[in-house]
Amino acid sequence: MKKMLINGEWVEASSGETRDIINPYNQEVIATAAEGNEQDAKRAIAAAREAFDYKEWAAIPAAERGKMVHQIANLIERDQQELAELESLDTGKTVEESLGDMNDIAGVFRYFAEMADKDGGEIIESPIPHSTSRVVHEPVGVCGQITPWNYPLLQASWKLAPALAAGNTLVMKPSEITPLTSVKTFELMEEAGVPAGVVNLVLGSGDSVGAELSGNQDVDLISFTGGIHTGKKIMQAASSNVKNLALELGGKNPNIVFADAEFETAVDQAMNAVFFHAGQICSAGTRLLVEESIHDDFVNALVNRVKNIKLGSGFDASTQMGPLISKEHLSKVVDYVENGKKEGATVAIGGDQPHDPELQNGFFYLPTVLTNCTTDMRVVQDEGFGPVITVESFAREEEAVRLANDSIYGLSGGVFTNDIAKAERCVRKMRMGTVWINDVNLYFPHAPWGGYKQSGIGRELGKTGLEEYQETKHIFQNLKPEPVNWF
Ligand SMILES: NC(=O)c1ccc[n+]([C@@H]2O[C@H](COP(=O)([O-])OP(=O)(O)OC[C@H]3O[C@@H](n4cnc5c(N)ncnc54)[C@H](O)[C@@H]3O)[C@@H](O)[C@H]2O)c1
Ligand SMILES: C[N+](C)(C)CC=O
Repeated sequence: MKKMLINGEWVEASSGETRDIINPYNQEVIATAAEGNEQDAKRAIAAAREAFDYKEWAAIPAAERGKMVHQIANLIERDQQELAELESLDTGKTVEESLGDMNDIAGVFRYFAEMADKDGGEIIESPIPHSTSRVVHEPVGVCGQITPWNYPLLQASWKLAPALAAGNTLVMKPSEITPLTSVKTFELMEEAGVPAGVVNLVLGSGDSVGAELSGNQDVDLISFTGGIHTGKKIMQAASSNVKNLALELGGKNPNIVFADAEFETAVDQAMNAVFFHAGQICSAGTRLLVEESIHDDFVNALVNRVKNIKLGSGFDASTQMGPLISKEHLSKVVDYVENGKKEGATVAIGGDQPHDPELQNGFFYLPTVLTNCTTDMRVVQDEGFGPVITVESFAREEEAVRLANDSIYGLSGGVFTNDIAKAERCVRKMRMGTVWINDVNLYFPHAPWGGYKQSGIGRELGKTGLEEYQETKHIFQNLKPEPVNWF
C-alpha cells in the first residue's frame, strides 16, 4: 500500500479508500495507493502551516537548507535505477527516458541547493536623509503543489527543490494515476533530514484534494502543472484568499522548417519533437510548418522514418515509443484524430491503433502524420497530447511566424534554418516562453520555463523559479527618529 506523508507520519486515507495504479503497457495493477480526500488535505495543510509558523524550520540557516536539498539529490542519484523503473511502470515511457529524467531531477535539486544561501538581499540608496533601505527575500509560506501524470517526478522536482531551498513548507498532490515516484521521493526527503510537517504528500483526485489545496485559506501559494481547463478552475479557487499563483499549462507548439535548413537534421528533430513519450509532452512540436518548396520531400522523408518507430514495453531496450497513459486518454487521442480526418486532414501514416497482437493489452496509438492541415482546424488548434503531428505549409517568413502565433497557447516553438538573421527575426516575433533554433524540447535547471498567453503564469527553473517561492520585503530604518510635527 502506498501511503501519504502527513506531519511526518505515513498514513492511509482517513476514509480507508484506495486506488489501483495501472501499468499502461498491459493494464496490470502495479500498486494500490491511499485515496485521500478533503479531510486529509486539510490535515496536511494544518501541519505545513504549523511547521512554517511555529517550528524550527524557519530558523534553520539557508546554508543548512541547501545541504539538505543537496542530500536529496544524492539520494535520488543513489536510487535512480529504482526510481526510473517505477516511473516507467507508472507512465509506460522507456526506462532510458526515465533514467534521463532522473538525471535531470538530481540536477534540479542541486541547482536550487546551490542557490539557497546565495541571496543576501539588496541595499537601496535611500532618498531620505539619515535612513537605510534594503530589500530581503523571504519564503512565501505554505505552498500547495499539484502535478500531472506525464512527467510525474520531473514536474514535482521543479516545485519541491525551489520551495525547500527558499524555506517554505508544502503539501504536494501528484496525479492520482502516477503517484509512485512521488511517494518514493518523499521517503528520500525524510531520509535527507527534512523535518516533520515541512513536506506533506496527499494522494487522491483533483476534485477533492486538488480543489482543497487551491481554495484553502491557509495555503499561501498554489503551483500547478497540468491542463488549461484545470488551470482555470484553480485560478478561480485561488482568488478566494488571493493566493500567489503559478500555472504551467499546455501547449500547441509550432516547429518551423525553412527550405535552407539542414534537411536530415530537421526531419530527425521533427520526429524527436513529437514522438518522445508518445507525444505526451507539454512542449511537443505537434504543429509542423514546412516551407512550400520542400513540403513534399519533407513529408516523404518523415513518413519513411516514422514507419520504423518501434512500439512496445518501456522495459524492452529496443522500444522507442511506449503506450499512452490510460484508456480514457487513448480514446481522447482517437477522437482527436478522427475529428481531424472529418475536418479534411489526410493521414500520411498512422491514424489508428496498432494491430500487433503483442500491443493489444496496452493503450497504444500509432505515430501519426496528418497532412493537408490548415490553421482553422481543431486538430491544428487543440492540444491532442498524443503521437500526432499536423503539417502545414507556408510561402514566406512572415506567414510562418503568423501561423506559429495563431494559437491560444504560447509555451514553446522551434525554427530550423541555416540563416542566423532569419532565425533571430522569427524567434523574437514568436510569442512563446521558450524558443529553440535548430533544436527541440531542450530544458535545463538554469533557464526559466513557462508559457506566454494561455500556456500559463509565472516561470519554473532558473532564478525566476526560486523567486516564485519568495516574497519581497522592503525594510526602511530611520536612523535619526524625531517628531515630524505635522499635526
Ligand atoms: N507547461 C508545462 O510545463 C507542463 C508540463 C507537463 C504537463 N503539462 C500539461 O499537463 C496536461 C496533462 O496533464 P494532466 O492530464 O495530468 O492534467 P490535468 O489538468 O488533468 O491534471 C493535473 C493535476 O491536476 C489535478 N486536478 C484535476 N482537477 C483539479 C481541480 N479541480 N482542482 C485542483 N487540481 C485538479 C489532477 O488530479 C492532477 O494532479 C497537458 O495539458 C500538458 O500540456 C504542462
Ligand atoms: C516541461 N517538460 C518538457 C519537461 C514536460 C512537459 O510536459
